[in-house]
Amino acid sequence: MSRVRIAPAGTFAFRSDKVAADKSISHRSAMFATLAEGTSVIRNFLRGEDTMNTLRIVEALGAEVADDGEVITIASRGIKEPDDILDCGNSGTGMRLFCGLLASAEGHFVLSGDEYLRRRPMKRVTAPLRSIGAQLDGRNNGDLAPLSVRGGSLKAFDYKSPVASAQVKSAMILAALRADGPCYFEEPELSRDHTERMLSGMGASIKTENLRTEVQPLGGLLQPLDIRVPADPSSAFFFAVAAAITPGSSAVIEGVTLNPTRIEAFKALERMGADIRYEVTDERYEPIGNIEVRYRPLKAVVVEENIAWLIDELPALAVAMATAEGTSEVKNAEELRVKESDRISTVMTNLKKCGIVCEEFNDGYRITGGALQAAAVDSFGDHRIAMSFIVAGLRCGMEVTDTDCIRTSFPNFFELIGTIGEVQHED
Ligand SMILES: O=C(O)C1=C[C@@H](OP(=O)(O)O)[C@@H](O)[C@H](O)C1
Ligand SMILES: C=C(OP(=O)(O)O)C(=O)O
Repeated sequence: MSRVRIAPAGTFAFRSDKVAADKSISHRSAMFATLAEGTSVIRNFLRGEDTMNTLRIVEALGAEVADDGEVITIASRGIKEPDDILDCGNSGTGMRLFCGLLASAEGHFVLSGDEYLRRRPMKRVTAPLRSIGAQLDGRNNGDLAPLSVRGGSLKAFDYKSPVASAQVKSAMILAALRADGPCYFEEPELSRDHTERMLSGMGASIKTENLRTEVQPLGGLLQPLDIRVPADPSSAFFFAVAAAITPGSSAVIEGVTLNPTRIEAFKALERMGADIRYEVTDERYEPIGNIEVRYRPLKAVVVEENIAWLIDELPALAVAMATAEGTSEVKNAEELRVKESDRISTVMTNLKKCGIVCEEFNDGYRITGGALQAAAVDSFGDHRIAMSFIVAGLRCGMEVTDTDCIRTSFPNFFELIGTIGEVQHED
């Protein structure tokens, strides 16, 4: 099993425009291209395992995909029935969004994935899709993959989602595009809004007011996408935390999406005392620019609002909390339990191994900052846990086991982290 050792790092000044491309936007680029008339052009597509699986699925569904290593072009040919199962790998985003996209397509589709994905709840999309006439099923009465989808005609809907999830919202918006009338989707808190921005940019009629999104069904096809995928703030955040916990250090991440629904973790780190600046340099579907983070001593913080805007960054933020002065708290984050691992439990297990006092709640945790100690920890097959504890290792040294999962979202992570600290691979 893949294992790495990280040595404590000295002061550093990190600057890069090579942080992994945004995973959410990459998935959506490939999928939405199938809804366009003509050829979509995608630059800086994330070459992580999750998004490459999505690209292969789009190809298996009949799209013509060309990839010269720099630019990916996707010409849609409508959706055809594939002759094999569609493998989403480790990706919840892939599986849930494809449910929405395929719910109205002609044919039979089977979506599956790895052992982690096959344990994650799918009823949050299969139940509302079934309620509008889609035929979806899976183990445990449609909750667990493999999922089977037989596309058909869909009824217009007004759905109130119990969970603030962009995956549920996106699946329902994709279904709405082919429904038999205007559709409404409401969520308890705004989740990331890439789907709304990108589909509107392609010509769809999607409006959001007060957490309520109205979608008009499409008469025909959309305009093709022309996009350069910005860097992923969730990946950038590992370098933000690295700088924030290493005295005298700084990190500048260039070309990252500054979409407000994605940068809340940086705001939390700012509230902890880190010096953070944002510079908008571009706008394409959403604001894009640079984030600069400079070390200042950190103090404790309570995180309980806009949880969907920083859910993926909470494991890395927990590492910052473990070095801060005082006791930090995270609340209303029960969604952490249904990610690639139960991230409440895996973060607590690993921080305790590092000598940190912490306490687990159903919906979050309390962490008392202290002296992080070197330890041998497991990733539990979860890329965000692996990268968070490698970053912790920059402070105190660390051994992290099962690190291959990092390839799902950040294939060049080791190359970049290696410019800050010494990482030894022991395969
Ligand atoms: O829509 C997306 O691209 C994502 C939405 C979030 O999941 P939920 O929709 O389950 O909150 C997030 O955790 C995931 O990494 C990506
Ligand atoms: C939860 C994540 O992704 P997904 O749901 O797509 O597996 C993540 O990347 O942290």
